[in-house]
Order: sequence, then C-alpha cells, then structure tokens
Amino acid sequence: MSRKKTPKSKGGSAPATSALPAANGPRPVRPGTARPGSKTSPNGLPQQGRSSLGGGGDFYDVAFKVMLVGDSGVGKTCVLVRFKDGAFLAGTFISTVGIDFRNKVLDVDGTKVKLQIWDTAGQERFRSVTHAYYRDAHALLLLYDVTNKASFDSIQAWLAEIQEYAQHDVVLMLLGNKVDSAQERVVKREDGEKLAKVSWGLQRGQGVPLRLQGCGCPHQSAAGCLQEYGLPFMETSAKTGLNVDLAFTAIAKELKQRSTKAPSEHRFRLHDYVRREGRGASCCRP
Ligand SMILES: Nc1nc2c(ncn2[C@@H]2O[C@H](COP(=O)(O)OP(=O)(O)OP(=O)(O)O)[C@@H](O)[C@H]2O)c(=O)[nH]1
Ligand SMILES: [Mg+2]
Repeated sequence: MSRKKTPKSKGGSAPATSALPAANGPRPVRPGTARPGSKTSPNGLPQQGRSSLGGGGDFYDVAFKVMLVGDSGVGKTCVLVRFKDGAFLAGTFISTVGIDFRNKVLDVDGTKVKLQIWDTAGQERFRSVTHAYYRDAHALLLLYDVTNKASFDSIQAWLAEIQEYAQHDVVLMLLGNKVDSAQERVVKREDGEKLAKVSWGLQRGQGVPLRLQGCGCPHQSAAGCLQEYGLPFMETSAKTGLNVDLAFTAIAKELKQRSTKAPSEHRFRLHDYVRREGRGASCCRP
C-alpha cells in the first residue's frame, strides 16, 4: 500500500455553481476546489494529484468518500463537526449551502484510513447539487432527527434517491440524531430499528438487502437475515457525542476491509460491530 501525503487543508466547499440561489445565512464560503464526478481508483484510492482532497497534511494509506444526507436541520453538519473537532455547534441554526467537506484520518488496525466527508445541504433547492456527488460516495450516512417526525418520514424518499443516484454497493448506515433531547423525542428507538430492518431490501426491490450477500449471516432463510440485519442503525447525539465517532469508525472499518479483501474468518462485520459497540441514549445524557 502506498503512503500518501496531501497538502495542508481544512477542507473545502463546492457549493456550487453560480446558478445556485442565494441562501439565508450562508456559511462562510471557501474556494470551491472539488468537483463532482471525479474518478477514484478501483480500490477506493483517490487518483494522484488531486489536491482538492485536502487532508490536513496527514499521511494515509487508503481514502474514501463518505456523504452525510438527510432533511435540513437533522444535524448533519453538527455530527460532522463533532466527529472532526469534538465540538458542538450550539445556537443559531445555519443551514448548509450546497455542499462542504472535511477530512479526517483514522487509524484502523494499523492502517491510516482517510475519510473525506461530504456534508450536503438538506434543503430541497440544493438537491440537484447533491445528486452529482452520490456516484463518487463509498459510504452514506443517512440521518433523521428523533425530535422531528417529518424527517423520519422522509427516510423512504431518501432511500429512493440513494437507489437512483448512489453506487449499487455503497455502504449505508441510518442514524437517528438528537437523542439527547429526550423530552422532545417523537420517534422511538424501536421505530428507527424497524425502519432500518425493512426498508433497504424493499427499496432495492429484492426483498432482501443486497449487502447481505456473502455477509456470513447465520440464518438459513433470507427472511431471517432481513429481520436480523437490514440497514446498520444507531441513535446519535452531536450534542453529547453519543455514537458519533463509532458511526464513522464503523464505516472506516467496513470500507478498509472491502479494499483489502481480508480472509473471511477475519472479516469485519458492520452490523455486529454497531450492535456490540453502540450505546443507548439513557447512559449518556449531558
Ligand atoms: N439537541 C441537539 N441539537 C442538535 C443536534 N445536532 C444538531 N442540533 C441542532 O440542530 C440544528 C441543525 O443542525 P445542523 O447540523 O446545522 O443541521 P443540518 O442537517 O446540517 O441542516 P442543513 O445544513 O440545512 O441540511 C442546529 O441548531 C443544531 O444546534 C443534537 O445532537 N442534539
Ligand atoms: Mg448542514
């Protein structure tokens, strides 16, 4: 595996095209360097000479693109900031304009895995911008807000969009965010779990999630696998940090495994990892 070093850069934004409408309270706009539709090598490594990948000057072995998607206000930017900087963006809600990204390098069992994380705008008017980035994403984190039923109800529409625009084998995880707001919660954890279990395979028209192929599922029947696995799901809080690092780490482990094709007995199992390591909201309120 080659060692890479990228130029010092905090990240970037690509809102855009000048055709985008002006938004209320735009974030500071950094020079847009990244472009949708750029090529990656088959093992997930970015092509050489793509300075737009930024990276804070960190060395890495493999790099992957992860996209955060979900309705406006569910907490995508806050989850990213929590993961990248360990901080919470409290106060006035400033909606993302277009698309933005941050890099973070994780050590996954001795391998430096760089995640280039794209933070998309949830607002409908930016949807066409987001569409262009799906096809380059290796993983998607699909968020809803446990205090906002409409954002939960939108998940099926997001899955349809993912089916249409994302790569067929994209790694997908469902996150129910803002679980620190226990008083305002309107979506139960069980509802999130249920949605995660049934939606993915049905969306794909298979009746069974495609990710189950070769997953080593112990069940004899497809129905058993579907019931047991479905989409990986966790509840998170960008405010307290609950399960945020875990979500990205799980994604990084899964992507790294796919790129290295580990022997089956040593295979990382995303569902098992998430289930084993994920914490409940009750243990971690601020
Ligand atoms: N209590 C609580 N509030 C949160 C959490 N995550 C985000 N928020 C708040 O929710 C609001 C929206 O957060 P953002 O991260 O900007 O939402 P977004 O999904 O990026 O929204 P768009 O950029 O419009 O797509 C902000 O006021 C945040 O402070 C969380 O885990 N807990
Ligand atoms: Mg945002």
